[in-house]
Amino acid sequence: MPLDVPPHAALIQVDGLTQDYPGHRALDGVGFAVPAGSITALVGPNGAGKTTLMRCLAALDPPFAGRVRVAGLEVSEAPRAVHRVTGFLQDIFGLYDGLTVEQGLWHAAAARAVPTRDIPERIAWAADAVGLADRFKQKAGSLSRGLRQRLAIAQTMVHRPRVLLLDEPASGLDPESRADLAALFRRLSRDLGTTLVVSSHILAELEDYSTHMLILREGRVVRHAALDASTGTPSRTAAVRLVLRLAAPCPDLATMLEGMSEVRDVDVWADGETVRLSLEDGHDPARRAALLRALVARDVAVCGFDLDRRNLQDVYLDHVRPAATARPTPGKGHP
Ligand SMILES: Nc1ncnc2c1ncn2[C@@H]1O[C@H](COP(=O)(O)OP(=O)(O)OP(=O)(O)O)[C@@H](O)[C@H]1O
Repeated sequence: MPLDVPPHAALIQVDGLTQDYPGHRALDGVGFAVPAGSITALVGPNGAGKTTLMRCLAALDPPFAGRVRVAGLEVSEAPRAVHRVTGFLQDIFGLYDGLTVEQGLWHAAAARAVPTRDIPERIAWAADAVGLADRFKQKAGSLSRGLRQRLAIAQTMVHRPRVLLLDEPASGLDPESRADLAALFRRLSRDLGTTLVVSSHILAELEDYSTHMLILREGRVVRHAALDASTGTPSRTAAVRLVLRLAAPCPDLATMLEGMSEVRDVDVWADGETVRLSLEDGHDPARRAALLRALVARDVAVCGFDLDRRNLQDVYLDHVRPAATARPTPGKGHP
């Protein structure tokens, strides 16, 4: 089976993945494709199936049903080959407390079949990447919680895997280390072309470096989208999302907006004074100015008009909150 996938193809391809625990279906027909070199934020409520999915991607648990391919390898047919091209940081990880940082990294590199002659350079690189170069001779058992986390990350990446799967990698890290970790992920993606899948409940952090988001809920994919590099929210072709504030409700506004060919996905909030919409080619300021002129010409009392700067957390909550409190009905008033 080939190790390489064609350029620009999906490095991870999942189809119809179903995974059961005794008496419980943790993943139910999950399917998605992850582009090479991307950083995917894997998010979802507690128990959504994130860890179960990562274990399947890491070829630790064979799928109950469906297919999982990583770097062109079928996980159920070639798990050991998948282990060589992936690095997996589990949410609860173990370290050999009696080994020094250097020994632990050496062991991890040798276990992942790094040639002996390359190991000194690799472990120096990995230790430096996580800021542990000055602790080479310190035993893992004497490291603080955050430093242990950093060592575990270094061990996960020491063989320079093509795919890095990280389950809650920032837990236990101080703010400076979290920022360093975000920078490291960006470097791995940019300089080495590493494909990363990162699970975390801290959405603001994921927003900092993720190129894609995958939302799981009750074992199913409820959203998988590329993120807009400027806003960190799902991108939609050339349209941008705008938010309008009105000084007074305008009863026919939804109908008026829906009649404009360049406007779609109109949401009017129940107060009648807040409106969200998508404007085709709205990245162009002239397009936005034209829409504002058209509204004012029709006597709509616009007192606020701006890009809708919803963040990753807003998008996430839209998809995981119970339906009754979720998104407004397009074009209709809602509670
Ligand atoms: N070994 C197991 N035996 C039985 N059920 C399990 C087992 N491991 C996980 N589950 C169940 O499968 C579902 C998915 O669990 P999983 O750990 O994948 O969720 P998660 O999204 O990673 O959650 P969290 O955000 O809390 O870490 C949960 O309902 C969980 O209780």
